[in-house]
Amino acid sequence: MHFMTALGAAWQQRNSLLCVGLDPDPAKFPAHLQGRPDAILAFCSAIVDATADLVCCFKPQIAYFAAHRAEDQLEALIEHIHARHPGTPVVLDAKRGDIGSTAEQYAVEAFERYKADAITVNPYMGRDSVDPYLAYPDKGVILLCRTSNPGGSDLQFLDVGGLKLYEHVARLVAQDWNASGNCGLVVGATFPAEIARVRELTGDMPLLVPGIGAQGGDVAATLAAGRTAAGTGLMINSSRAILYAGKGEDFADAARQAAIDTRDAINAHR
Ligand SMILES: O=C(O)c1cc(=O)[nH]c(=O)n1[C@@H]1O[C@H](COP(=O)(O)O)[C@@H](O)[C@H]1O
Repeated sequence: MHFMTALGAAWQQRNSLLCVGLDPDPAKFPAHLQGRPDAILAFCSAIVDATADLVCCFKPQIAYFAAHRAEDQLEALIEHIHARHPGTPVVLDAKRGDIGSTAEQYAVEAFERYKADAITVNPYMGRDSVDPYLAYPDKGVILLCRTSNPGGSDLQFLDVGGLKLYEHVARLVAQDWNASGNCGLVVGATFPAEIARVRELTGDMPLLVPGIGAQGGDVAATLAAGRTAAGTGLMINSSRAILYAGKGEDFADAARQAAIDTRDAINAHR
């Protein structure tokens, strides 16, 4: 199924714009999981099972797996999501960016090895570095536009011929790169004015919006700036605030409650 079709169905059926980010940090795991060789998979699948009915997608961050030599656990986790929670899109957060021949390998890694439904990609090496992902027309290609971190302004706010660089990226992706209708953009919840500008430049294009929760982004302002006329159009990510809501054996229950609270806070402003 096309990523955008699956995402649209998840927005409707789950009545949720929440994306739970899977950023497993073993140092923050509850004591009973510490030291287990499969701790990352056990932790993440418990979170997934406790929150799947509350989300429009999951977003595993690849560095949190690769840093711990746990790529096999990432593969197993995505397989678990597809098998146990069909219809829940998986966005592999890899922020890749490289020349075309290397990007082809990254695309195979994301879509054929991990079987992700979408990937985050850095657009700043230009069109030929993104083409290998766009060549999978059913897969989502979510390009960094206006990132949530303070240093995002260093480059993304530069003036390029009357537009800021992030505005140029938004327009280029919407008008040129999105021929298969499979592109999205990353815009941080920490910058609602820029979310509004990106929405203005891109019509109803789905936006991945990280930065609520641990980074302090404003939910009400994010929704006011970014929701579409249908009250959707957003994948609003929260990772640490949900994953580590509890510290004990009941961590998955605590994560579920945090996900319910976040989904409801989002829905209150749709
Ligand atoms: O592409 C991303 O997901 C991303 C882009 C961005 O601009 N800012 C950002 O925080 N992220 C990711 O979103 C997640 C945010 O995590 P929390 O701050 O714990 O909710 C991390 O996985 C980041 O890598």
